[in-house]
Amino acid sequence: MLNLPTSFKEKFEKLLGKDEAAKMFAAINQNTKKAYRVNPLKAIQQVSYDQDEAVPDLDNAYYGEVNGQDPEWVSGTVYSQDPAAMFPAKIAKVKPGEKVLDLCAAPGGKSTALGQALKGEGVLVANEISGTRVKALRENIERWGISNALITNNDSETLAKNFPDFFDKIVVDAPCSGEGMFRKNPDAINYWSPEYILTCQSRQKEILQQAVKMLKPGGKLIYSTCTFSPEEDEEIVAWLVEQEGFKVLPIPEITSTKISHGHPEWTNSNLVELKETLRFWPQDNVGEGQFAAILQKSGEPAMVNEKKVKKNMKNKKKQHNKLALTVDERKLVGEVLDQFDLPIALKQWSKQALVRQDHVFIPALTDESKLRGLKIVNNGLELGLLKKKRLEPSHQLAEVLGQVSQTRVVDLAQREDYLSYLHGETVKVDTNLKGFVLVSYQDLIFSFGKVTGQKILKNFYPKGLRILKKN
Ligand SMILES: C[S@@+](CC[C@H](N)C(=O)[O-])C[C@H]1O[C@@H](n2cnc3c(N)ncnc32)[C@H](O)[C@@H]1O
Repeated sequence: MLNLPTSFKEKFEKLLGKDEAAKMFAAINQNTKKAYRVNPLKAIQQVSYDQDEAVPDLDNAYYGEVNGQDPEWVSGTVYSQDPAAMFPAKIAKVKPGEKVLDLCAAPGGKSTALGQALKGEGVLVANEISGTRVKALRENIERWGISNALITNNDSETLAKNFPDFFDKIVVDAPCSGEGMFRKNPDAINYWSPEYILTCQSRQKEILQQAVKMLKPGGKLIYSTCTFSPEEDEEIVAWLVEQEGFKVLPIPEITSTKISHGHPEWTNSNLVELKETLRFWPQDNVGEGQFAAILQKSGEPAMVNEKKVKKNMKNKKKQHNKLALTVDERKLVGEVLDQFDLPIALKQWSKQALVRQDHVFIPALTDESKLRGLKIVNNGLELGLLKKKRLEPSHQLAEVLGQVSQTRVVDLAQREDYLSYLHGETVKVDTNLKGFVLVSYQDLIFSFGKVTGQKILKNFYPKGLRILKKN
């Protein structure tokens, strides 16, 4: 039995009434409902898990548990995520070609979904303020095979300086008091206090003020939290409407899931449109607690300024010329890429690839004015590192090549070999292939490797991802 704070219980008994609050507290004491998404970007989407219970209203999402050592996870074929937390990215309705910002992005549950919806067109800027958490964000975006994300490690104020009126859509999945996570992470109970809720509220406003600057007029803001407190949910939406001139839009296309809505009467504003916002309570039995709202920034999208577009093109070209590959470098990259079937993201590589400090990459964003002063963790698709007379392909490239079926693959036959490879060891293989190959287990591509003349598969699984212990 979780020891919920007395003032938390009293608050929700007052807001919901004693009967509904009792249901909420009982649900918080039940087991969490785990779920996972299957990656539509990957050529092979087979998983060994049951798919008996789909998460209603979502594509490719199922209830069930995933282990971090399973080939499904390691190859980016599945992402384990709280089912309720899958909805904010769904309601964002991202379309290919859009410019999307995920401002509080780690570990990447929403970013992977937003990025996949872009289908390689447009750009996803995935930002995370924490230097440790941004690493997990990068790993997850790479595993998912997303090629057009700019991953940054900045505070929102710094980011806002570079992107005025830039994004079509911004997701702010805000740091919050995490009441919806009590049953998943009981530690959140220790942080909880009425004062902490107000601290979170002011941080949310600070972040949103910067998000507002980066959104185009007419652009859409998706605000979400995993907490129940009206101070961090309805009150924030009311503040966006009253102080920032936003309009609340109805939540689209949720027909089969039991959803609850926001409560205008829990705020001072009493704005009736707060009923359009989305709430999942633990007693709704979807997943953990979640709040989400879609809002539209006032104003019409600005007319395209032809002069500015031309100037940008010129700058891009200049930048491109400075970092363009030499003929020899292009040859080295071609020697690796020509051996594989290329997904759309790579078809134009010879025109798009740039090189900086021996790193060859296809940028998600080239405009220097957007990148200046930012901590860039990854810009687009890293193809590899130039070393003397060869290109050493990157791990991200392996994950992106997994978008189409490949023939230059060594499929590890035994689980023991698979675990040894994840552990960083070499493995003896039975193949006629030589040189760089993709490595798979149960047909799911998860790494590069290099086969020697003695049929030894040299290990190219990145050090930072290796497992410490085989079990
Ligand atoms: C709820 S989590 C995001 C979860 C993520 N969207 C997902 O779906 O996997 C909130 C994130 O905001 C980050 N954060 C905290 N303070 C922030 C700030 N001032 N600006 C931007 N992000 C912040 C936290 O480090 C945390 O990673």
